[in-house]
Formats: sequence, C-alpha cells, structure tokens
Amino acid sequence: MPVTFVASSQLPTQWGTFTMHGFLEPGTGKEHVVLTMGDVADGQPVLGRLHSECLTGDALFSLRCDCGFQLEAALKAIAAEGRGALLYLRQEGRGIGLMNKIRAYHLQDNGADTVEANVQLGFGADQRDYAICKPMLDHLGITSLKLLTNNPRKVNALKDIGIGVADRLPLQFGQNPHNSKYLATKAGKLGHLLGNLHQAEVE
Ligand SMILES: Nc1nc2c(ncn2[C@@H]2O[C@H](COP(=O)(O)OP(=O)(O)OP(=O)(O)O)[C@@H](O)[C@H]2O)c(=O)[nH]1
Ligand SMILES: [Zn+2]
Repeated sequence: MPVTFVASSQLPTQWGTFTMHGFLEPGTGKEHVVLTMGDVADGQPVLGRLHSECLTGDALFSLRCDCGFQLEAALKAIAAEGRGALLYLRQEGRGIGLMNKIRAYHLQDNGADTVEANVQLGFGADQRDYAICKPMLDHLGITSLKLLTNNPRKVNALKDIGIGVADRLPLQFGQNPHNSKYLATKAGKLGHLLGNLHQAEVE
C-alpha cells in the first residue's frame, strides 16, 4: 500500500513536544499523522499506539466510546517514557467513515450493538486494514513496538506485515455508563482483552 511522506514539524502538547510526521495515501487521499518522541530508529522496541480516528471521541468529548481517553493516555505514556510513536490512522468508524458511524450510532440508539449496527448497514464488524502502517514505520526506522492496545488483532496484523511486537500493554481508560455496552460488545464479539474494566493499567 503506497504512502508518501510529506513533511515533519514540531507539535508541542501539554505533555511534551512531539515531532509530527505527515503521510499521504495517494489512492484514497487519506492524510495520516504519526507523533514521535525521542530516538525511535535505534532498533530497540518503541512504545507505540495504532490509534484509529474517532472524531467523536478524540475531538468532541464523546462518552459513547473510550477513544479520546485512550488517545490522551497513550500520549501521556509516551511523554513519560520520553520515547515512542503514536500513529493516528484515518480509519474513522473502524473503516466505515464518519457518516456511516453516525448511521450506526442511530441504529444503536434503537437497540443494536456496535457489531449488529455495522452488519445491518452492510459492513463487516471491523473493516480496518493495518498494512498502511508498514511504510510509515519503515520511514521512521521503527522495526519493533511495545504496543498499547487491548486488541490482539492489531498485534497479529503488525506481525503479518513484518513489524515485531515485543510486548502488548493494556490501555483501559474512560469506562463510563454510556460506553459500558460498547465495551462489553468489544470484549464479547470483537476479541478485545478487557479485564477489569475499572482499572487504569497504564500510569
Ligand atoms: N462502526 C463503528 N465504529 C466505531 C464505533 N464506536 C467507535 N468506533 C470506531 O472504532 C475505532 C476504535 O476501535 P475500537 O474497537 O474502539 O478499539 P481498537 O482500536 O480496536 O482497540 P484498542 O487499541 O484497544 O483501542 C475508531 O475508528 C472509532 O471511530 C461504533 O459504534 N461503530
Ligand atoms: Zn471512539
């Protein structure tokens, strides 16, 4: 899957200053972003996160999911370690896009769970493809990750594209009454490893 590196710049945040790398996927026009901190090209496993875009959670403070809380926790964890990479992947709605995610939310408002809603709309439960990560990681010199995720499919997908996964670090944040069914469905139908849903496992 071709991806073109465009430019890098500094990105100061409340947790520290990251370097922001922009990548363009010419086939789709999607613009992906990677935030790095420290030397990630030294061959040692890099604390990393593959974060799938969620406009509602990441930017609009939604409590329907856990995405915004995970995004903040991952950036904090990378800043605390002083080294790491967060790939912000434009895979809104597990790959179905924002408008279809809103359609899915409408079905969920009427009782469907997150998987049933996707299926009712004619989509797979999860349409994400992580092959897009390979050229970005190659560009950055990252060969192995300590991956912040509860999703074992991300671990397998990285291994499939030749990226080592030295460790999987749980990232459980943001449980609330509005996302309890969503989290239960992730654990029950999508294979996410969600142990104690109340426990924050990354300091
Ligand atoms: N189709 C659909 N997508 C959703 C829904 N809720 C969140 N998403 C999208 O799901 C993606 C995040 O995936 P999750 O299943 O929450 O988590 P994950 O990325 O698989 O796993 P973690 O690495 O543990 O966060 C984002 O792209 C969200 O926009 C929903 O109800 N329907
Ligand atoms: Zn979300």
